[in-house]
Amino acid sequence: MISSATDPALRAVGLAKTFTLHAQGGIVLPVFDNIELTVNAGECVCLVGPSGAGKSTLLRSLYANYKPDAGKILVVHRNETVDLLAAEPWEVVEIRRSAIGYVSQFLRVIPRVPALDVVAGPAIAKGIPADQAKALSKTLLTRLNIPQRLWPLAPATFSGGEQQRVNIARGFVVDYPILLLDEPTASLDAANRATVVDLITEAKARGAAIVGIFHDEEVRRAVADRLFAVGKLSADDWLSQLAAGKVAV
Ligand SMILES: Nc1ncnc2c1ncn2[C@@H]1O[C@H](COP(=O)(O)OP(=O)(O)OP(=O)(O)O)[C@@H](O)[C@H]1O
Repeated sequence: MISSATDPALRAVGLAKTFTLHAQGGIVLPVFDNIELTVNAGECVCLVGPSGAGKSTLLRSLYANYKPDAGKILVVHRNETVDLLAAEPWEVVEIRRSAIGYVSQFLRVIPRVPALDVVAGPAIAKGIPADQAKALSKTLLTRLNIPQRLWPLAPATFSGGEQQRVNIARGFVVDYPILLLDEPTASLDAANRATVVDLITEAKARGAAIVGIFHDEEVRRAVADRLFAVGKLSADDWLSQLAAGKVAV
């Protein structure tokens, strides 16, 4: 399907997801149903809802880490709108490489690979020359306060917050048209949270479509253009229950 300039960057249509617990008698756990989500270029949509509502499951589904039972995930890739759910596994890898960045809650540590290479990896995979990719990575690591002495070391021994900042740098090293962020600020201090807010604001300004989960209210307020409720509560009901201390994020 050829995309038009007005096509949204990301669209989930009729998305439904259940988990089948094979090790527990095949119990089927419904998570969400009939998700309709449209995200335009330059917009940041924050997923909200009580703990267990399915926010991370939706985000992982949008990255095709989880396979929904029904629906479509339409993304613009090389001027065409493609359905990520109908794509072959090799196409998913290719679409991700150029179109979708994903910052997970925790860094997947690769043994013996230095932090600088962990960050530069996605840029090199996308075809950016190695010296340029490394220069970009150094800038990001500096902005995220990872001391230079750690750059040649593998992040396995880094603190939780250091690993998360390496993860964030890796997610922002490519100017992805779509960015999926799963609690990127969860283990960060105020100064690094502010840097992440700046990175998100800059990504929006260059036209990235962002879907994020932010448990930090201040961060959410700073970056969200729109809230999208996952689960039974509407975004307004969730906000008022949150203010009344009746739900946990
Ligand atoms: N891999 C899995 N296998 C089985 N059930 C799962 C799996 N991942 C998530 N679930 C279940 O799906 C539901 C939604 O989980 P999810 O992590 O998406 O919620 P969430 O809204 O992101 O919660 P939180 O805010 O606490 O992180 C939960 O009931 C969880 O137990």
